[in-house]
Amino acid sequence: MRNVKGALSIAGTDPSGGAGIQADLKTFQELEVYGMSVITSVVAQNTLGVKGIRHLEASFIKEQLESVTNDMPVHAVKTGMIANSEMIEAIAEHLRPLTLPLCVDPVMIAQSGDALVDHKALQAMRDELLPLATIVTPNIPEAAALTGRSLESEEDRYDAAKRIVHDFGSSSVVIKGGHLDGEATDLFYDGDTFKTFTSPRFDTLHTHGTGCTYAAAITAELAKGKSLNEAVSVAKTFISAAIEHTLEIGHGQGPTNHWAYQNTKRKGEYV
Ligand SMILES: Nc1ncnc2c1ncn2[C@@H]1O[C@H](COP(=O)(O)OP(=O)(O)O)[C@@H](O)[C@H]1O
Ligand SMILES: Cc1ncc(COP(=O)(O)O)c(N)n1
Repeated sequence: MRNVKGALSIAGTDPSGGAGIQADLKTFQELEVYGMSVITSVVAQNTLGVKGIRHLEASFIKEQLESVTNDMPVHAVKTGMIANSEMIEAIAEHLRPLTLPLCVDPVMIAQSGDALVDHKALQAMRDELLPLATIVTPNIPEAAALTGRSLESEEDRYDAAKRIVHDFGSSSVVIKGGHLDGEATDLFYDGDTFKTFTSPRFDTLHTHGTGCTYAAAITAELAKGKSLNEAVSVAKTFISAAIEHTLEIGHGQGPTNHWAYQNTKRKGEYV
Protein backbone atom coordinates (compact mmCIF):
# COMPACT_ATOMS: atom_id res chain seq x y z
CA MET A 1 0.00 0.00 0.00
CA ARG A 2 1.40 3.46 -0.94
CA ASN A 3 2.00 5.97 1.81
CA VAL A 4 -1.52 7.46 1.59
CA LYS A 5 -2.75 9.60 4.48
CA GLY A 6 -6.50 9.40 5.11
CA ALA A 7 -8.93 11.59 7.05
CA LEU A 8 -12.45 10.68 8.11
CA SER A 9 -15.23 13.23 8.62
CA ILE A 10 -18.23 12.23 10.77
CA ALA A 11 -20.81 14.98 10.17
CA GLY A 12 -24.05 16.12 8.58
CA THR A 13 -24.61 17.02 4.92
CA ASP A 14 -24.93 20.32 3.11
CA PRO A 15 -26.36 19.90 -0.43
CA SER A 16 -25.26 23.46 -1.27
CA GLY A 17 -21.67 22.21 -0.84
CA GLY A 18 -20.33 24.85 1.53
CA ALA A 19 -20.48 23.15 4.94
CA GLY A 20 -20.65 19.69 6.53
CA ILE A 21 -19.37 16.56 4.85
CA GLN A 22 -19.16 18.27 1.46
CA ALA A 23 -16.87 21.05 2.74
CA ASP A 24 -14.75 18.54 4.65
CA LEU A 25 -14.09 16.29 1.65
CA LYS A 26 -13.20 19.29 -0.55
CA THR A 27 -10.77 20.51 2.12
CA PHE A 28 -9.14 17.11 2.63
CA GLN A 29 -8.66 16.80 -1.15
CA GLU A 30 -7.12 20.28 -1.45
CA LEU A 31 -4.63 19.35 1.28
CA GLU A 32 -3.77 16.07 -0.53
CA VAL A 33 -5.31 13.77 2.06
CA TYR A 34 -7.64 10.90 1.04
CA GLY A 35 -11.07 11.93 2.36
CA MET A 36 -13.71 9.58 3.77
CA SER A 37 -17.06 10.38 5.37
CA VAL A 38 -19.70 8.96 7.70
CA ILE A 39 -23.04 10.79 7.59
CA THR A 40 -24.89 11.53 10.85
CA SER A 41 -27.83 13.59 9.53
CA VAL A 42 -29.10 14.52 6.08
CA VAL A 43 -29.81 18.25 6.05
CA ALA A 44 -31.84 20.21 3.47
CA GLN A 45 -30.03 23.53 3.57
CA ASN A 46 -28.45 26.22 1.44
CA THR A 47 -26.96 29.71 1.82
CA LEU A 48 -30.31 30.99 3.10
CA GLY A 49 -30.80 28.49 5.93
CA VAL A 50 -31.95 25.03 6.99
CA LYS A 51 -35.27 23.70 5.62
CA GLY A 52 -35.25 20.20 7.14
CA ILE A 53 -33.15 17.53 8.86
CA ARG A 54 -33.38 13.70 8.86
CA HIS A 55 -31.26 12.00 11.50
CA LEU A 56 -29.76 8.57 10.86
CA GLU A 57 -30.05 5.98 13.65
CA ALA A 58 -27.02 5.65 15.90
CA SER A 59 -26.79 1.94 14.97
CA PHE A 60 -26.52 2.82 11.27
CA ILE A 61 -23.85 5.43 11.99
CA LYS A 62 -21.94 2.64 13.74
CA GLU A 63 -22.32 0.42 10.62
CA GLN A 64 -20.91 3.22 8.45
CA LEU A 65 -17.99 3.67 10.89
CA GLU A 66 -17.18 -0.06 10.84
CA SER A 67 -17.31 -0.07 7.02
CA VAL A 68 -14.62 2.60 6.88
CA THR A 69 -12.31 1.84 9.78
CA ASN A 70 -12.24 -1.94 9.11
CA ASP A 71 -10.98 -1.39 5.57
CA MET A 72 -9.49 2.04 4.88
CA PRO A 73 -6.38 3.99 6.05
CA VAL A 74 -7.73 6.49 8.60
CA HIS A 75 -4.98 8.63 10.18
CA ALA A 76 -7.16 11.38 11.70
CA VAL A 77 -10.86 11.92 12.39
CA LYS A 78 -13.07 15.00 12.47
CA THR A 79 -16.52 15.21 14.05
CA GLY A 80 -18.94 17.94 12.97
CA MET A 81 -22.72 18.00 13.38
CA ILE A 82 -23.82 15.22 15.72
CA ALA A 83 -27.45 15.89 16.58
CA ASN A 84 -28.18 13.82 19.68
CA SER A 85 -26.68 11.97 22.63
CA GLU A 86 -27.35 8.49 21.18
CA MET A 87 -25.24 9.33 18.14
CA ILE A 88 -22.47 10.87 20.29
CA GLU A 89 -22.33 7.78 22.53
CA ALA A 90 -22.15 5.39 19.56
CA ILE A 91 -19.43 7.46 17.85
CA ALA A 92 -17.37 7.85 21.04
CA GLU A 93 -17.65 4.09 21.73
CA HIS A 94 -16.26 3.32 18.26
CA LEU A 95 -13.48 5.93 18.33
CA ARG A 96 -12.25 5.34 21.90
CA PRO A 97 -10.15 2.18 21.20
CA LEU A 98 -8.78 3.57 17.90
CA THR A 99 -6.82 6.36 19.71
CA LEU A 100 -6.57 8.36 16.46
CA PRO A 101 -5.97 12.15 16.34
CA LEU A 102 -9.47 13.61 16.72
CA CYS A 103 -10.66 17.13 15.88
CA VAL A 104 -14.07 17.83 17.47
CA ASP A 105 -15.92 20.74 15.84
CA PRO A 106 -18.77 21.20 18.35
CA VAL A 107 -21.37 22.28 15.78
CA MET A 108 -24.56 23.54 17.41
CA ILE A 109 -26.16 26.13 15.16
CA ALA A 110 -25.69 27.06 11.52
CA GLN A 111 -24.55 30.52 10.46
CA SER A 112 -28.22 31.12 9.60
CA GLY A 113 -29.04 30.65 13.30
CA ASP A 114 -30.86 27.35 12.80
CA ALA A 115 -30.24 24.79 15.57
CA LEU A 116 -28.47 21.63 14.37
CA VAL A 117 -28.29 19.60 17.60
CA ASP A 118 -30.58 18.98 20.60
CA HIS A 119 -29.78 20.32 24.09
CA LYS A 120 -29.11 16.82 25.58
CA ALA A 121 -26.31 16.42 23.05
CA LEU A 122 -24.35 19.15 24.83
CA GLN A 123 -23.83 17.07 28.01
CA ALA A 124 -22.94 13.98 25.96
CA MET A 125 -20.45 16.10 24.01
CA ARG A 126 -18.80 17.15 27.27
CA ASP A 127 -18.84 13.67 28.83
CA GLU A 128 -18.10 11.40 25.86
CA LEU A 129 -16.40 13.28 23.05
CA LEU A 130 -14.32 16.11 24.51
CA PRO A 131 -12.16 13.71 26.60
CA LEU A 132 -11.20 11.94 23.34
CA ALA A 133 -10.40 15.15 21.45
CA THR A 134 -6.87 16.02 20.35
CA ILE A 135 -8.30 19.45 19.62
CA VAL A 136 -11.76 21.00 19.89
CA THR A 137 -12.71 24.01 17.75
CA PRO A 138 -15.64 25.97 19.22
CA ASN A 139 -16.66 29.38 17.97
CA ILE A 140 -17.51 31.95 20.64
CA PRO A 141 -21.19 30.91 21.14
CA GLU A 142 -20.22 27.22 21.19
CA ALA A 143 -17.48 27.82 23.78
CA ALA A 144 -20.04 29.68 25.89
CA ALA A 145 -22.54 26.79 25.56
CA LEU A 146 -19.90 24.17 26.44
CA THR A 147 -18.62 26.04 29.50
CA GLY A 148 -21.99 27.49 30.55
CA ARG A 149 -20.39 30.94 30.81
CA SER A 150 -20.63 34.01 28.55
CA LEU A 151 -17.47 35.05 26.74
CA GLU A 152 -17.54 38.83 26.80
CA SER A 153 -13.91 39.69 27.45
CA GLU A 154 -10.53 38.39 26.34
CA GLU A 155 -10.07 37.05 29.89
CA ASP A 156 -13.32 35.08 29.52
CA ARG A 157 -11.92 33.44 26.40
CA TYR A 158 -8.70 32.46 28.18
CA ASP A 159 -10.72 31.05 31.09
CA ALA A 160 -13.01 29.11 28.74
CA ALA A 161 -10.00 27.60 26.95
CA LYS A 162 -8.52 26.45 30.27
CA ARG A 163 -11.89 24.99 31.37
CA ILE A 164 -12.33 23.02 28.15
CA VAL A 165 -8.86 21.46 28.49
CA HIS A 166 -8.56 21.03 32.25
CA ASP A 167 -12.20 20.27 33.15
CA PHE A 168 -13.47 18.49 30.04
CA GLY A 169 -10.26 16.70 29.18
CA SER A 170 -9.56 17.77 25.58
CA SER A 171 -5.83 17.80 24.80
CA SER A 172 -6.14 21.25 23.23
CA VAL A 173 -8.66 23.83 22.08
CA VAL A 174 -8.85 26.69 19.61
CA ILE A 175 -11.60 29.23 20.30
CA LYS A 176 -12.35 30.73 16.89
CA GLY A 177 -12.70 34.46 16.55
CA GLY A 178 -15.12 34.80 13.64
CA HIS A 179 -17.82 36.25 15.87
CA LEU A 180 -15.54 38.98 17.28
CA ASP A 181 -15.02 42.51 15.98
CA GLY A 182 -11.72 43.65 14.54
CA GLU A 183 -9.09 41.18 13.35
CA ALA A 184 -10.05 37.49 13.08
CA THR A 185 -8.05 36.17 16.03
CA ASP A 186 -8.26 32.56 17.21
CA LEU A 187 -7.04 31.53 20.67
CA PHE A 188 -5.18 28.20 20.87
CA TYR A 189 -4.39 26.45 24.19
CA ASP A 190 -2.74 23.05 24.67
CA GLY A 191 -2.89 22.82 28.47
CA ASP A 192 0.46 24.52 28.80
CA THR A 193 0.76 27.57 26.57
CA PHE A 194 -1.57 29.97 24.77
CA LYS A 195 -1.02 31.08 21.17
CA THR A 196 -3.09 33.39 18.97
CA PHE A 197 -3.54 33.01 15.21
CA THR A 198 -4.67 36.20 13.52
CA SER A 199 -5.70 37.31 10.04
CA PRO A 200 -7.32 40.49 8.74
CA ARG A 201 -11.12 40.39 8.93
CA PHE A 202 -12.44 40.21 5.38
CA ASP A 203 -15.55 42.27 4.84
CA THR A 204 -17.87 39.62 3.42
CA LEU A 205 -21.26 38.04 4.09
CA HIS A 206 -20.02 34.74 2.63
CA THR A 207 -18.85 32.79 5.67
CA HIS A 208 -21.07 29.70 5.34
CA GLY A 209 -19.03 26.65 6.38
CA THR A 210 -15.98 28.54 7.67
CA GLY A 211 -15.85 26.51 10.88
CA CYS A 212 -16.25 23.19 9.07
CA THR A 213 -13.53 24.06 6.56
CA TYR A 214 -11.15 25.27 9.25
CA ALA A 215 -11.61 22.10 11.37
CA ALA A 216 -11.25 19.88 8.28
CA ALA A 217 -7.95 21.58 7.41
CA ILE A 218 -6.67 20.94 10.96
CA THR A 219 -7.74 17.28 10.60
CA ALA A 220 -5.98 16.86 7.23
CA GLU A 221 -2.73 18.23 8.67
CA LEU A 222 -2.99 15.96 11.73
CA ALA A 223 -3.50 13.01 9.34
CA LYS A 224 -0.12 13.92 7.78
CA GLY A 225 1.48 13.78 11.22
CA LYS A 226 1.89 17.54 11.65
CA SER A 227 2.05 18.99 15.17
CA LEU A 228 -0.99 20.79 16.60
CA ASN A 229 0.73 24.12 16.15
CA GLU A 230 1.58 23.38 12.49
CA ALA A 231 -1.92 22.04 11.79
CA VAL A 232 -3.66 25.12 13.22
CA SER A 233 -1.24 27.41 11.38
CA VAL A 234 -1.95 25.77 7.99
CA ALA A 235 -5.70 25.74 8.70
CA LYS A 236 -5.63 29.45 9.47
CA THR A 237 -3.89 30.22 6.17
CA PHE A 238 -6.29 27.86 4.37
CA ILE A 239 -9.49 29.42 5.76
CA SER A 240 -8.21 32.99 5.34
CA ALA A 241 -7.57 32.40 1.62
CA ALA A 242 -10.92 30.62 1.30
CA ILE A 243 -12.77 33.62 2.76
CA GLU A 244 -10.70 36.33 1.07
CA HIS A 245 -11.27 34.88 -2.41
CA THR A 246 -14.98 34.30 -1.90
CA LEU A 247 -16.94 32.89 -4.87
CA GLU A 248 -20.00 35.10 -4.29
CA ILE A 249 -22.50 32.33 -5.11
CA GLY A 250 -25.90 31.68 -3.52
CA HIS A 251 -28.52 34.26 -2.51
CA GLY A 252 -27.59 34.32 1.17
CA GLN A 253 -24.42 33.64 3.18
CA GLY A 254 -22.35 31.98 0.48
CA PRO A 255 -19.65 29.31 0.85
CA THR A 256 -15.88 29.81 1.04
CA ASN A 257 -13.45 29.08 -1.80
CA HIS A 258 -11.88 25.72 -1.06
CA TRP A 259 -9.28 25.91 -3.86
CA ALA A 260 -7.96 29.39 -3.01
CA TYR A 261 -5.19 28.04 -0.75
CA GLN A 262 -3.62 25.76 -3.35
CA ASN A 263 -4.17 28.29 -6.13
CA THR A 264 -2.32 30.97 -4.16
CA LYS A 265 0.45 28.55 -3.11
CA ARG A 266 0.98 27.36 -6.70
CA LYS A 267 0.98 30.77 -8.35
CA GLY A 268 2.34 33.03 -5.62
CA GLU A 269 -0.88 34.99 -5.74
CA TYR A 270 -4.54 34.09 -6.33
CA VAL A 271 -5.26 34.04 -10.05
N1 LIG B 1 -14.78 37.68 8.04
C1 LIG B 1 -13.72 36.92 8.35
N2 LIG B 1 -12.48 37.27 7.91
C2 LIG B 1 -11.40 36.52 8.20
N3 LIG B 1 -11.45 35.36 8.91
C3 LIG B 1 -12.67 34.98 9.37
C4 LIG B 1 -13.85 35.72 9.12
N4 LIG B 1 -14.90 35.05 9.71
C5 LIG B 1 -14.38 33.94 10.28
N5 LIG B 1 -13.04 33.90 10.11
C6 LIG B 1 -12.12 32.83 10.54
O1 LIG B 1 -12.68 31.62 10.07
C7 LIG B 1 -12.44 30.56 10.99
C8 LIG B 1 -13.79 29.97 11.44
O2 LIG B 1 -14.27 30.78 12.48
P1 LIG B 1 -15.85 31.04 12.73
O3 LIG B 1 -16.44 31.66 11.51
O4 LIG B 1 -15.95 31.76 14.02
O5 LIG B 1 -16.37 29.53 12.87
P2 LIG B 1 -17.89 29.03 12.76
O6 LIG B 1 -18.17 28.85 11.28
O7 LIG B 1 -17.83 27.72 13.50
O8 LIG B 1 -18.75 30.06 13.42
C9 LIG B 1 -11.62 31.17 12.12
O9 LIG B 1 -10.24 31.05 11.84
C10 LIG B 1 -12.02 32.65 12.05
O10 LIG B 1 -11.04 33.49 12.62
C1 LIG C 1 -24.13 19.83 8.17
C2 LIG C 1 -23.66 21.14 8.72
N1 LIG C 1 -22.63 21.18 9.60
C3 LIG C 1 -22.18 22.36 10.09
C4 LIG C 1 -22.78 23.55 9.70
C5 LIG C 1 -22.31 24.85 10.27
O1 LIG C 1 -21.63 25.54 9.31
P1 LIG C 1 -20.83 26.88 9.68
O2 LIG C 1 -19.39 26.51 9.55
O3 LIG C 1 -21.29 27.86 8.69
O4 LIG C 1 -21.19 27.23 11.07
C6 LIG C 1 -23.84 23.47 8.77
N2 LIG C 1 -24.47 24.61 8.35
N3 LIG C 1 -24.26 22.27 8.30
